[in-house]
Amino acid sequence: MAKPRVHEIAKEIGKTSKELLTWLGENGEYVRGPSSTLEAPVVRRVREAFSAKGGDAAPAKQSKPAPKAEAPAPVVESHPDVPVATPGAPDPSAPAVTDAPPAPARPQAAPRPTPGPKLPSAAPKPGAPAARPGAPAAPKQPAPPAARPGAPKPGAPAPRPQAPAPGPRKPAAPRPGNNPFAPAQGMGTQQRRPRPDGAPRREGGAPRPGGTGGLPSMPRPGGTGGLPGMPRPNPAMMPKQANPTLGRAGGRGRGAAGGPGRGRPGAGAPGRPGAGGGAPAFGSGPMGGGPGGGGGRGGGAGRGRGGTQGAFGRGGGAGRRRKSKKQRRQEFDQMEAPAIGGVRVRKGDGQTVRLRRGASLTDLAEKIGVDAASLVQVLFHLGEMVTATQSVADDTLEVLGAELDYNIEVVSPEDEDRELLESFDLEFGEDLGDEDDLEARPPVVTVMGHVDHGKTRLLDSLRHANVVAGEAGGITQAIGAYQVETEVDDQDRRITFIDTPGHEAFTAMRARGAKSTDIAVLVVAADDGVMPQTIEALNHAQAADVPIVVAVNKIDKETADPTRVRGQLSEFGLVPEEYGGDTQFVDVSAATRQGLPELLEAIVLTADAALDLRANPDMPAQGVAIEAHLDKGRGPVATVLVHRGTLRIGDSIVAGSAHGRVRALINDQGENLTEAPPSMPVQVLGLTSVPGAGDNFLVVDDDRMARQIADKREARMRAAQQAKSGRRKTLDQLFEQLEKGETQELLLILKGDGAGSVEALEDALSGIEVGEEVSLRVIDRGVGAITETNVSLAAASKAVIIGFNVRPTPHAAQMADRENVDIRFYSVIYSAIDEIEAALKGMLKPIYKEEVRGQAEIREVFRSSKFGNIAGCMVTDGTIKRNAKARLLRDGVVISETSIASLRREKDDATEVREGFECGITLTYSDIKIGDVIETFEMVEVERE
Ligand SMILES: Nc1nc2c(ncn2[C@@H]2O[C@H](COP(=O)(O)OP(=O)(O)OP(=O)(O)O)[C@@H](O)[C@H]2O)c(=O)[nH]1
Repeated sequence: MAKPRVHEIAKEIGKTSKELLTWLGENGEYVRGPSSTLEAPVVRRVREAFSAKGGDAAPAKQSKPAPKAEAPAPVVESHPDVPVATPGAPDPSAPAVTDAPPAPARPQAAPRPTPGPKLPSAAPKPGAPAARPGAPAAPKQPAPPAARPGAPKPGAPAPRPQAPAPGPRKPAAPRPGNNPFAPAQGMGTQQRRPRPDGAPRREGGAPRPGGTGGLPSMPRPGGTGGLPGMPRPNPAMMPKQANPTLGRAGGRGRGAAGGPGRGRPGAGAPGRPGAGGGAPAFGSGPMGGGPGGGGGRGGGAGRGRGGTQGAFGRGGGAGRRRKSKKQRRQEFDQMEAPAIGGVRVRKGDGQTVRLRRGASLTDLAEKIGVDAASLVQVLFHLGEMVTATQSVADDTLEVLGAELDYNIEVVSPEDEDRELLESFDLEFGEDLGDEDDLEARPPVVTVMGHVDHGKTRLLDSLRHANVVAGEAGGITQAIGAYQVETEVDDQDRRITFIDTPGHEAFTAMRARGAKSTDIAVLVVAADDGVMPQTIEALNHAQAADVPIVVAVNKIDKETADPTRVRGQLSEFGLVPEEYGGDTQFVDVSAATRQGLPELLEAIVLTADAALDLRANPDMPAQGVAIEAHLDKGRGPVATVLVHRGTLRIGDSIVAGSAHGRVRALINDQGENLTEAPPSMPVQVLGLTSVPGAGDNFLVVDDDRMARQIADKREARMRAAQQAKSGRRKTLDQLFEQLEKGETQELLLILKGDGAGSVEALEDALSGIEVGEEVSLRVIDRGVGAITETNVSLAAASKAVIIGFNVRPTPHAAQMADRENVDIRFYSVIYSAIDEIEAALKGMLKPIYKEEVRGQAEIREVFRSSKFGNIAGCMVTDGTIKRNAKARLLRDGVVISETSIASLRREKDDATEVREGFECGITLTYSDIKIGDVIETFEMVEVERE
């Protein structure tokens, strides 16, 4: 997905970003900065130019004509059904910017393999709306393998005149440039207008010349396209469809009437052609008078010219106003537009449309120049109900895009952020300056390992402080960071430790911890050996490509077996140096402090051997917030780790969506500092709000810029959050739920003492699985005391507030009492998870199971004018009770579900009759026969696991 950036290409060709930027400038390419992306053709030119100058990249260039092809690969993988990159195309990014035809190898472009992920019943194959919910199963389409359903590109080898160059394509002029967001550059809509080959758009009787529909003789699997030889109905002339089903029926009717291979196979069930009221009319030559309009439009003659009255289907009576050019254009576009589920939306041509995560249908509509309401309808037909302004999930956007033949590219938050910063001429993640500006910095180390293997104690021993005693429930609740000094080879060396908590609820945080880390220390208790979270931690570190030093802890214990730990870890690829591997294992005891100097030395040596740890201290500081919380007296406090540059008091800073000016810097010893150099963890005071754990921070020119960036990020986060948490229901789900009765949802508001713990709690809660009937949704979260705002939101939405190590303000507590809002307090994450899980289970509807209570055989049937038919029975099994639910069985077949209306023993009424006794029974069902069996049963509630 990612296009290569200037600095990446610069690196590849062995130039500095600056040099490459200059070259690009000289060669007419406007590129903003080192982080800007480059389009494939530009990359190619760069490579060609620099390899020609004697670069050693030449062979690589030969073997990789489309270097960017690597980048989109993951996207194709993760969304196998979305035609992000047209298979077989030489440069997958190209469709966005060129009209170049597909490479001749196109036929191999197989149909997209699997249905869309989210819309199982919703015609997952874009362009195949036949498989709509409720539609009868469609017979297999006689689609040729080369034609991708609904996405005509692969099957359209001919129409464009440009030679299908086997090599990389040149973009059609004008070059769209490198900023895909620039509206003028037409990423989204540029191909809407006339076809580049000047080919006429499809007209009434003209067969579609390939175009987007494949060969004229080829059945169009999508079915929504036009039919060769078939005029396209003017939507204005179509009868207004009262409901979508009718609309679809119309489509089917046409499909049925239109001859083989057209329309949605299967959907046009033979029994339904009548439903397609327009079929005969539409099939009868060029635009016969439609039911809704007056004159038709003949096969394209005079199209739009002069605005002739009646040209667009209206009778053109006296006094009718002339249509504006725009109106006519729209109507013409509409005529081009195939119907999807009765809705006419003009399809794309495989263009790439970039949308930010959490975009709405209105955003998409704007980009592709259609009406948002029609997109709402199309999505409805695909089985999802979304309003025009609601944020839409990525996969839904992609499926919708594929349906309309657009390649929707959802821009990742990282890319989006990069672009946001670029718009302020900022760049995050790169050292400024040259080699000479770089200075050595201490390694940043994350301590990882299984619960209770001694991470906290080890860090504690290393920094002579006692953190362990203060922890609630014995688990580290948040990331802290410390610096430790040691001497290696007579040199003073510093090491920065990030303390990552051990419980699996913190996996997300820990994964993030590993990312901002140079080295991972894997703590394994020698008496316990390798445990599941040891492996998990190992995987995180390895995935982040971080060298590992193993601390075999608790060797003071009698049961300690450090050799076993070495053996176990060797199986996971961590082979100790003493066994010929390259991992340093150090035996330590956090309790007796044995082996700690050796551990520090091993860390330093590993850093020296494996890493080039340098940063430019003379630039505006950048780094990551590793923990943040709201302090009563001091306001938001963020612990940040400076990656590069030097953070100083007075700096304007933006951290995630928080901003402010650095008021104070406090180190891990509680000392006030005036500045913090690279690799130094430091608490920052002066932010206006609490950033999230893992948010990046950077120093910017002034407060205004900081606020603007923060505001934009905030807005973006809100949109993304909405898209993530907004649970849209598919039609199927809705029907299921209607059948079941209302669904249950537990709404929560999370408040905690730190961003990290709130996040961890939310992650853990979202992992609770109780089944489909009940769900859990966090509607708000935040750091700090529970406020009246939280309570009023909870009251309004009937949510429960979870306070994690926080309490409500007195006013909030009173209000909660008044409003009957449930607030629950926890200080240990397990209890929160357990209780909420129990609450969710409590919300589940009871499950009932049928239990048979008794059986009686009818031996005689007495007819009574008063009681109706009375069954003279023998109870053959269990007990028969009055009023019990019963069923009447005849030859083992259930004749009726009924109940015992009356039960008599001898002449007396009985409440129950046991096995082996005779009785008289009347049922609420009277057609009984000798030999029938009456079986009684009860519905018993089953306890859930
Ligand atoms: N005997 C002995 N006990 C140790 C040693 N290191 C840690 N412990 C004990 O092991 C227990 C767990 O230690 P912690 O440091 O809390 O473990 P942790 O891995 O940080 O645990 P979480 O924070 O729950 O993930 C505590 O009771 C420690 O006192 C050691 O070297 N020797």
